[in-house]
Amino acid sequence: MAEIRLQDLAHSYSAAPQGHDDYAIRAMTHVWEQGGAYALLGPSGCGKSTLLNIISGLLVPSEGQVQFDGQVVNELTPQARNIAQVFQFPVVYDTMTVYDNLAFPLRNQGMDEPRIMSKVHEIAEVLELHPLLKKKASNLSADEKQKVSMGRGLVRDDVSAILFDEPLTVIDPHLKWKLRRKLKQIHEQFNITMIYVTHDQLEASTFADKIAVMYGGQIVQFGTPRELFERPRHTFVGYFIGSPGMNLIDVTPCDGGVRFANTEVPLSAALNARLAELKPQRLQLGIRPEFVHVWEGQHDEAMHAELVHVEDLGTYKILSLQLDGQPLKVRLQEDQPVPQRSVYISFPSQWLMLYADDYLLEVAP
Ligand SMILES: Nc1ncnc2c1ncn2[C@@H]1O[C@H](COP(=O)(O)OP(=O)(O)OP(=O)(O)O)[C@@H](O)[C@H]1O
Repeated sequence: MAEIRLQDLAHSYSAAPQGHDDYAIRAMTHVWEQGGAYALLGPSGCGKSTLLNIISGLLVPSEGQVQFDGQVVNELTPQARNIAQVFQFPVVYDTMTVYDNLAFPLRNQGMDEPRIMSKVHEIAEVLELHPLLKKKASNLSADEKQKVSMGRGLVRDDVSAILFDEPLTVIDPHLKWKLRRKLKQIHEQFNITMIYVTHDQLEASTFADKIAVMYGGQIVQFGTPRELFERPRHTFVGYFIGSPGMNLIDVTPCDGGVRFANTEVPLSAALNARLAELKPQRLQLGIRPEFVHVWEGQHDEAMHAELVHVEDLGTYKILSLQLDGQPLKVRLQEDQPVPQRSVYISFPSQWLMLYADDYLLEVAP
């Protein structure tokens, strides 16, 4: 097991990169601690697979270092790094039995057969592969094969880390949840560093203790699922996490706060002071639909909005509002009354975020 440090790492697939846009991974320094369960979450094309392949050794980064426990491993192969990688599509030896597939990485290490047998049975037990051990891999279903792929990564106890690249893509939806739980259980049992790549926020938050959100070749936030939800440090995190995503409203500074159209939103003195130091090109207010406060009637502190649409999703409702020409989503719990045409809302200050050029303006509480 190892701590994995990415030091001033960047990668361009182009031999002569000219600028930011030529980099699949933009300059970053990031540490994955030993034994952590991590997810790397982001949309298609943001650089997740590139970063994973750099960590595993399938790709040599064009700039910076990959360090395992302080040792630079840039030039080492995945085998030499002791990294196990599980891909979207299962990698199994079709002509071998499930037992031999699981035993293969251990035989490669020269382990003796009695120990191999005990390790294979241990992992077969965890992944519920026992009934299949004597079957030829070619006779397995896609999700059984993927379980064998995972088992081959998990069977070695000397691995520095296990990297999963969207491993549940081929798995039946009803089995996905079960396998995710299984992986989490395995992590708790074996305490191996695991990095799980996905573009699905639910998959990320059920598996990982900490999630790295990637956007445009950068990790824009690294935090617990709760931190990402409650304090998105980048507008992309606000938009990408949550259902629906965060409301983002373009605003301009005004006396004591910010404004859009004829609406002024007061800000704390600390935030106003911070804002005065900056000249951002773009300023946005962010508030999650869950955190917009809906008053039962007219109220002095409230802003008036028009109700446009109500979407009933069973356990909650999504209101679509127009607030001074600005579309706004509000999420209401099942037991909250649905307002009529006129809605009175406010933005509780602890949930109101201000973003300057997409990054959260942080002030001491
Ligand atoms: N072999 C390659 N040669 C040139 N450009 C590449 C290569 N592989 C990926 N890219 C580019 O690098 C960027 C990042 O791609 P990458 O596959 O790492 O993203 P991703 O987040 O894993 O996407 P997906 O979820 O679709 O797999 C994209 O712009 C992609 O087009």
